[in-house]
Amino acid sequence: MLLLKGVESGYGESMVLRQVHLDIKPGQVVCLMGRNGVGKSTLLRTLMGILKVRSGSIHWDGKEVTKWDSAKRARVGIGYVPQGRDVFPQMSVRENLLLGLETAPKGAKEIPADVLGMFPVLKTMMDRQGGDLSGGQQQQLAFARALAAKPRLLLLDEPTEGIQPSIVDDIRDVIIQIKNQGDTAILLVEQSEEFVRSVADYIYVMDKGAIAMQGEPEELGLASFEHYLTV
Ligand SMILES: Nc1ncnc2c1ncn2[C@@H]1O[C@H](COP(=O)(O)OP(=O)(O)OP(=O)(O)O)[C@@H](O)[C@H]1O
Repeated sequence: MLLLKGVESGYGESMVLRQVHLDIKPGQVVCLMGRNGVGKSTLLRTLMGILKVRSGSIHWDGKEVTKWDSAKRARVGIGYVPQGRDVFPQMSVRENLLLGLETAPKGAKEIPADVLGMFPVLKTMMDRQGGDLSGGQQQQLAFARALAAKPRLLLLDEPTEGIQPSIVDDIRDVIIQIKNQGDTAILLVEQSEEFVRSVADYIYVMDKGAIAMQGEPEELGLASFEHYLTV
C-alpha cells in the first residue's frame, strides 16, 4: 500500500533521512523505533508531504506520489497525528472531532459512532474545551480526530510519550481494535519495546537517519534492539 524507495530528506542544508526503504501493507501495524534525534519524526513529516523528498520516491497503491502535497495525501487516506497534543484549545471536543471530517470520504457530516466508542472518555466531554482536557485526554482527542476521517493509513508520532500508564493502556487497546478491524494500517513511532511487541506486525529500527534493522517482532531479539535503543 505504501512504499518508500531510497528516500532522502532533511532541513535546509542538513540531510536527515538517508536511503530509507519502507513497506507498509494494508491493515498492518508497523512500528518505527530508534533513539531521540535519529529521524523518526522527520520520516513521518516526509511521508505526509510536509517535508520535500530530495531523492528517492514514495508510492501509494502502486502510484508515485512523491510530489503530492499534504492535502492530497490526506484525501487519499493518509492520516497524521504529530508528536505533542495538536488539539485546538479554544474549540470544544465536538468541534475538534468535526475538524477530522474535513478530509473524510464522501463529505461525511457526523463523527463515526465506532470512533467515539473507542474513546468513551471523550464521549462524556463533548462540550468541554480542548484546552481543558488532561494531556492524555488531548492525545486521545487527536487520535480520535484522525480516525474520524477513516484513514487507510494512520501515522502516529509517539502517542504514549509523557502519558499516564492507564491512558497508555487505553491507547494500546485502541491500536489493537484497529488492527483487528483490519481497515486501517498504522505506522507508529514508539520508544517502548514492551508496547511495540504487544501491537506490531513488523518493526523498523532507525539509526542516524537510516533503517538499521527490520523484521517481525519474533525475529528481532532483545540484544539487537538494545544496541540501537539505549543511549
Ligand atoms: N524543524 C527542524 N529544523 C532543523 N532540524 C530539525 C528540525 N526538526 C528536527 N531536526 C533535526 O533532524 C534530526 C532528526 O530529528 P527527528 O525529530 O526526526 O528525530 P526523532 O527520531 O523523531 O527524535 P525525537 O524522538 O526526539 O523526536 C535531528 O538532528 C534534529 O535536530
